[in-house]
Amino acid sequence: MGTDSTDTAGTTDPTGNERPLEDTIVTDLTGRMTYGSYLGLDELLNAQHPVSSPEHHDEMLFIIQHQTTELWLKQLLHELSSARTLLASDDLREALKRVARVKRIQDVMTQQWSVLATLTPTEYAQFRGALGNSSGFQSVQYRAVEFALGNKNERMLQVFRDHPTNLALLKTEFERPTLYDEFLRFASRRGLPIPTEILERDVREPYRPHPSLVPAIREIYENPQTHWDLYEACEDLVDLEDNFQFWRFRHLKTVTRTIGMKPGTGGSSGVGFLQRALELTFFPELYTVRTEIGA
Ligand code: HEM
Ligand SMILES: N[C@@H](CC(=O)c1ccccc1NC=O)C(=O)O
Repeated sequence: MGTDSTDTAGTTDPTGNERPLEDTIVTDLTGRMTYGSYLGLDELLNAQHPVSSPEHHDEMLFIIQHQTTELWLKQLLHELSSARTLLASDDLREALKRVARVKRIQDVMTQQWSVLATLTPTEYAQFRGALGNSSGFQSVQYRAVEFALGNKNERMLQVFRDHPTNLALLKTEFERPTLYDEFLRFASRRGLPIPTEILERDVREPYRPHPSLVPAIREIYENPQTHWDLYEACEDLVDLEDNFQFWRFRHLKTVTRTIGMKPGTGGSSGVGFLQRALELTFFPELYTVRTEIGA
């Protein structure tokens, strides 16, 4: 407070280390759109419901970390969806703008693990029991992102059979061509020799490596000046996959330091199950080509 606490217009008190409010600032917001109403903050900030009893101090962090991740996953899906639509209408430049944003969001998501890493095994064990069988394995948005990138698996749909909205979202993503499918279709329209078996593949299948695609990718990497935008696009996809693996790796490391080799609440073996995801690749030929370049 300044020396004159009645000075609400803030015209005096230069020494009080208090910022005067300007007269023009809108304070009567009756009937107007506000910060909170626009952002839906009443819902958002009342969506944290710790289940431990008595409430464990660290459960709030656990919830917020997941919720912020889910918000970013929502944005990732938004960008990945648009990137594919743009590719389908031959707008590579704009599609790559979407991918650039995806990469930045992934950076934030990966960095964020450092916050949860402050949760010790002792603290987590004090409320883990209250989580029952809930698990990140049941994240519909995470699964949708995996599908959008090519890691399709019909069995994952089962987890959502009791939730029609989530099931519908994931089914739509399951049926949709992946980012790589759209990129390869675009490259084919641009004259690259993309094999028909890939262009006509069943997009509900996980993307499997096709040795017959490598020559087309090799053409891009050996003649970057001729195919500059495709060359950039390939490197962006590799960045995206790298980033995805960094997120998975930090999840794995956080899990390891928090629950060691315990099985997961979702019923998996835990660390071993997560480790196996690190062997997967979304864009196999973009990696195969590296062995061949210059050879
Ligand atoms: C102390 C913190 C955490 C632990 C101990 C943990 C543990 C696990 C374990 C053991 C699994 C395997 C499935 C199971 O049996 O439950 C799993 C899966 C998963 N978790 Fe976490 N997790 C943690 C934090 C998070 C956070 C913050 C997220 C962000 C949303 C997350 C997202 C996921 C996802 C998406 C999967 C499925 C991964 C896949 O299918 O490859 N987890 N987690
Ligand atoms: N699967 C974790 C539990 C867990 O981390 C979790 C529980 C509920 C909601 C999200 C979670 N996050 C990631 O799996 C565990 O086994 O401890």
